Amino acid sequence: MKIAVLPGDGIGTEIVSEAVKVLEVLDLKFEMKSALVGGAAYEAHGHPLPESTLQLAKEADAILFGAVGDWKYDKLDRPLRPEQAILGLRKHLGLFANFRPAICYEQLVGASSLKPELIAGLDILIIRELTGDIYFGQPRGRRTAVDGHFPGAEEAFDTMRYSRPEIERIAHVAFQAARKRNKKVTSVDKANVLETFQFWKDVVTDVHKEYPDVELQHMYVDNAAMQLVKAPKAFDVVVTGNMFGDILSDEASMLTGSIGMLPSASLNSKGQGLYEPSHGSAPDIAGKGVANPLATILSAAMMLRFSLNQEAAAQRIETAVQKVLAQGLRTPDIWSEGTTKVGTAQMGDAVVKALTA
Ligand SMILES: NC(=O)C1=CN([C@@H]2O[C@H](COP(=O)(O)OP(=O)(O)OC[C@H]3O[C@@H](n4cnc5c(N)ncnc54)[C@H](O)[C@@H]3O)[C@@H](O)[C@H]2O)C=CC1
Ligand SMILES: CC(C)CC(=O)C(=O)O
Ligand SMILES: [Mg+2]
Repeated sequence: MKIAVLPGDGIGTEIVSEAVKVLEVLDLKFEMKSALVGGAAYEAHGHPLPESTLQLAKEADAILFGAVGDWKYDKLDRPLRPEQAILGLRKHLGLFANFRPAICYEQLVGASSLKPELIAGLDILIIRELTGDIYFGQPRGRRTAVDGHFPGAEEAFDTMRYSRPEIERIAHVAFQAARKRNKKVTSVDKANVLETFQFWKDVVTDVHKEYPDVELQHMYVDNAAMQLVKAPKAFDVVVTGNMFGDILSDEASMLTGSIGMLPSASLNSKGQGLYEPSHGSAPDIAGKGVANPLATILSAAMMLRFSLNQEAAAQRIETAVQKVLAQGLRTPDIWSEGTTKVGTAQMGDAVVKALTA
């Protein structure tokens, strides 16, 4: 089994090291090969997703990814910006189905900014379409406006679009996931304003006819953002487009205590997957050894489950994470009175110890 390890930038290198430590101790005979990606690859090779890195990813059974990006690259031409690496990997590998499970571990109920009773026992799954929508739609660019409120002014534009097959396949993924859970799908759209999302709603409704045992609810994205903090446990599976899913999953991360707790799996139709925390490269804390590695370690567990057929090992990691939390160990983002503050490497070491104890 081949794993491509792409740490990236900022805290990406720190958190991926901890996940690799955890994978190594399982002794499962993986072949792990690392490559540069994002700003690190731009510095070394002049491109955020060099051909050699893309090739390594394509040939792997699974990819363990950290994060890319740094403010210092924000002035580069867009195709050279670090974020293009993760967008490119998603596009080139066809990773259209992004699973972002938001689970509030009982030990972290007090770490969330929400009242304990709202989040205790929370287990929801956000399924975000990952290769379409306004993030990939063409045309896009800058031009001189010929109409609108200010004809003749400089303007920028992007294109929001979804085709029927793109919506159908992510809707199938969501209904099938719901069948294995509490059989409820909330499809989040903005059909009251955007034609793209009226179409999304229509297609999801069509696909639902094949899943009469699953309840389907439609919700506008603004209301969904509000309901997520009002009554998060009312959700089971949430399915939505690329941009709304990006925003709502960061919001949902706070229901788990921290964005440092939200893992993700991005899958294509061949079962190949890229596994990364839902957060970014966190330049504000990079290099300080304080980033929470648990979202990345839990993403490695998802990798074992979804791409490497190692369910038992995935569960061992998830149990080890819970053990470490039960021991009271916390990185600063999830620290609360009465618990022990630890750094990134100490947290990784504690997971390794819990696995081998
Ligand atoms: N998949 C990827 O590679 C992603 C990359 N980015 C990039 O990351 C850079 C920073 O973006 P931001 O908007 O600041 O988002 P971010 O997710 O990197 O950070 C947001 C906040 O959460 C904190 N945080 C994130 N991960 C944490 C962890 N594991 N432990 C403790 N605290 C954590 C950060 O310190 C920061 O205060 C940008 O260049 C952005 O484009 C952002 C999201 C995803
Ligand atoms: C940096 C973006 C390309 C992606 C993002 O924010 C995400 O995947 O959550
Ligand atoms: Mg995001």
